Amino acid sequence: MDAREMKIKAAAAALAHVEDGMRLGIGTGSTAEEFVRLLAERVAGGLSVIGVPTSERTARLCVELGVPLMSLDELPELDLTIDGADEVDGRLRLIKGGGGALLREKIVAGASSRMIVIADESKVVETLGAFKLPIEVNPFGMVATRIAIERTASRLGLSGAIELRQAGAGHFMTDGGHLILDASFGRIPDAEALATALNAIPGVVEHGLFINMASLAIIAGPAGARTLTADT
Ligand SMILES: O=C[C@H](O)[C@H](O)[C@H](O)COP(=O)(O)O
Repeated sequence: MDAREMKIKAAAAALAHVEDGMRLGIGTGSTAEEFVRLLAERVAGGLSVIGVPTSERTARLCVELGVPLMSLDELPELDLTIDGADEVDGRLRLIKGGGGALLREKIVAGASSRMIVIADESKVVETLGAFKLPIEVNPFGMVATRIAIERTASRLGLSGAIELRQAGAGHFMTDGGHLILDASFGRIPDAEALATALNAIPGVVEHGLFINMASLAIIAGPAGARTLTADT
C-alpha cells in the first residue's frame, strides 16, 4: 500500500464518523484532501453537511467538488473537525502547519466539539519535534520576534535553526497574510511548556503545537487503520 492509499484509508475511516446534518470543520493538506474527495462523493449521494474550510486551498477543492461551505462566522459552532497532521504522539499532541494553515486549523478545531486526526503511520512519533515546528508570525518586526523565540526556546533547553519559510522566489505567506518560521528544535520534551511560552511572545500569531485538541486519531498503515485516543 503506498502513502496515498494509506491516506485514503484513514480518510475513509473518518468518514464513518460523519453524520447527516453535521457542521464540519474541514482540514488542509494532502490527507484532508482525500477526505474532501470521499466526502464529496457522499454529498453527491445525498448526505447533507455544511463544511467550514481551514484554508483557501481546501475551500477551492470543496467548491470544485460540490461540498457546501459556510464561513466560521456564519457557522461558529461545529460538531466535528477532520484534519491531517505532521506529527502525532501517543497523547494525541500534534505538530501541524506543514502546509501553512495552522492558524485557521486551530481556530476551526477550537470551535468544534470534536477533532479527529487522519494520518498515515509515518506521522506517529514517540516525542514531537523531528518535524520542524511551524510558528506563524506577524511580518512586522519578524526579526525581533525570531530572536524572542530563540531566547524563549533556550530558556526551555531548546535550540536549533529558525528559518523563514520560502515559497518560489519570495516568502511563504499564510492565508491570513502572516509569515511562517520553521523551528528545528529537535525533540520537544515538554510541548505544553513550549506552547505556553510561544503564546506569550508578542509577534507570534500562533504555533503548530496542538495540545488537548484531538480526541481521536485514525492512523493508517499497510495492514489497515487503527485508532489512537488520548489515553491509549
Ligand atoms: O498546514 C497544514 C496542515 O497542518 C496539514 O494538515 C499538515 O501539514 C499535514 O498535511 P499532509 O496531510 O499533507 O501531510
